[in-house]
Amino acid sequence: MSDHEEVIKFEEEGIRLLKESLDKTEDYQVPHVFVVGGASGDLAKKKIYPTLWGLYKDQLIPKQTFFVGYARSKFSILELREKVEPFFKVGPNENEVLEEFWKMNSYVAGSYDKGPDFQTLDSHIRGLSCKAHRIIYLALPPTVYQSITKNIHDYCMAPKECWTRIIVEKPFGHDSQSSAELSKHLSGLFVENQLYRIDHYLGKEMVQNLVIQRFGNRMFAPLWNRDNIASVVISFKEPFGTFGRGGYFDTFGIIRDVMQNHLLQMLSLIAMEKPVSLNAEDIRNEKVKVLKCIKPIEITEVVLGQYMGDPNGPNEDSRTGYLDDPGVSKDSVTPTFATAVLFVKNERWDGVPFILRCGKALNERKAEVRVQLKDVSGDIFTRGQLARNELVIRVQPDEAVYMKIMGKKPGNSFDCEETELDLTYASRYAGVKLPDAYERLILDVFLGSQIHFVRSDELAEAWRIFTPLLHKIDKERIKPVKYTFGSRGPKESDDLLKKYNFTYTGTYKWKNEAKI
Ligand SMILES: NC(=O)C1=CN([C@@H]2O[C@H](COP(=O)(O)OP(=O)(O)OC[C@H]3O[C@@H](n4cnc5c(N)ncnc54)[C@H](OP(=O)(O)O)[C@@H]3O)[C@@H](O)[C@H]2O)C=CC1
Ligand SMILES: O=C1O[C@H](COP(=O)(O)O)[C@@H](O)[C@H](O)[C@H]1O
Repeated sequence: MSDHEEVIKFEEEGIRLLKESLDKTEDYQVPHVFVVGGASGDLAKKKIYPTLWGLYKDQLIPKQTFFVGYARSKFSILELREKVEPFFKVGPNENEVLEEFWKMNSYVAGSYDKGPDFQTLDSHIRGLSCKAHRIIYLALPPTVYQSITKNIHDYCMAPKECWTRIIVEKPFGHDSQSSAELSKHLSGLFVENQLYRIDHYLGKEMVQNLVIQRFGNRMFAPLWNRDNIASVVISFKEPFGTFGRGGYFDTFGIIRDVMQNHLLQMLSLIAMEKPVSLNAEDIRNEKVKVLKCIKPIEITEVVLGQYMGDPNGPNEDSRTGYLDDPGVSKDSVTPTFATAVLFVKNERWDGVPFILRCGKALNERKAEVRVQLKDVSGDIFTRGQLARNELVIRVQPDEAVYMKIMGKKPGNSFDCEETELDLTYASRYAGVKLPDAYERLILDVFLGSQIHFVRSDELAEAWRIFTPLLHKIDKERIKPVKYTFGSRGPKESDDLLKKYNFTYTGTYKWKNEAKI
């Protein structure tokens, strides 16, 4: 059997075992209805429908799952299909199952704020199955959350013997107050275990791996503290700007878009104490605890940036600055880049800077966690030969965990050399398909697992840390530093990293296996 065939067999076996256990789940014997609120929109088209198709064809959701699109625009199911199917991955032998999938789909047009429209939706659902569990995905702008959730609660809940789960997309408010208002509204309608607040970074393979790496290995635990760790840098970089989304982005900025949620979620998984168990509440309790130890961020510990077009850029996008976007006002001070330093004031982490860095229109696509260890004490080698150890967890692209270490330069000399212990997923797990984040998270909702969803108190803590800073930026219209499209971002960000104990030597060279 070739390596490739073996991988496929391994994967098929994995899916078979998962399916077997799902088939035995009591809930899976009951019909389900999955409502896509905002079915006509971009998220539904690019993420939700393709995910539902993926789960359906892999038979990971109950056989009797009906999919109902709901939005204001009038669509026939054929029109919806034409719109969303180009985003599906359909294998050569999957046409029959694709037809079956579409037979399970229907569409209802209606408003988000009128009760009778939800009565119509409810009778449509009852027509499909009068005793079905219901999952309702709000792939909608936050402006309609309050009205749609009220109408769902009043007119569209599953019958008593079945459950209803609501999936809410970010943004969950834009500061502490608005988020608290939304939480209060939702908690007046639903109990916490009906609410699934999605942060799709929690569905990524390497983010989920953090808990296993930290608590499933003896070797990291003794190092994981202020005695050994100099700084932790959590980065998110995108090589494209906001063009086309400028109008939306301008009201949020990069801190609300990425840092307050995705990066802070990663921070809490890196910094939290060991949970009592893998139970969702135990994990979320630890995440909340660690967030409670973080003081609101000071503006002096922040660098803000905004990209400008590169006149010599290779394409139009890169020649277009943020302020050239027609959706963005010409004097906008919205940051498209930010670096912020946070401190977790507890026994484990006191004094260790956690540096969150994120930006659009940069030189590469990358999300990673970089744990830099302190210098070796009592250095016996030639001064300056030793570089700091680093543990890098690369979330995307090309998932990897690597540890930068010092080793003997092979040969007759006794020189030190920077090298690595390298777990590259593409070679260790060659050919293994890593499920998309949405696929894992939506499957979790079917299974009722809230481990990878954000609890309301976690959200309140996240906003507490960022709100004073965001208000100051908004009120004082703090000017971001300009940086060029396709660069690494403002130099001031590197200066901040240096100030907060991240040492960059530029001496590490990775010998890519493929090139040897
Ligand atoms: N398994 C794998 O796939 C492995 C891949 N590699 C690859 O090797 C390459 C080098 O490895 P890497 O770990 O990045 O090591 P480097 O030492 O080259 O970079 C370390 C960090 O320094 C940042 N940096 C770069 N320039 C500066 C600067 N002037 N001041 C401050 N910080 C700076 C980089 O990020 P930024 O530019 O974002 O600021 C990066 O976060 C990478 O492309 C990596 O992906 C390495 C090992 C294993
Ligand atoms: O939530 C968001 O995330 C995306 C990046 O997601 P990724 O899975 O592609 O890394 C980002 O582009 C977007 O601005 C933000 O709202």
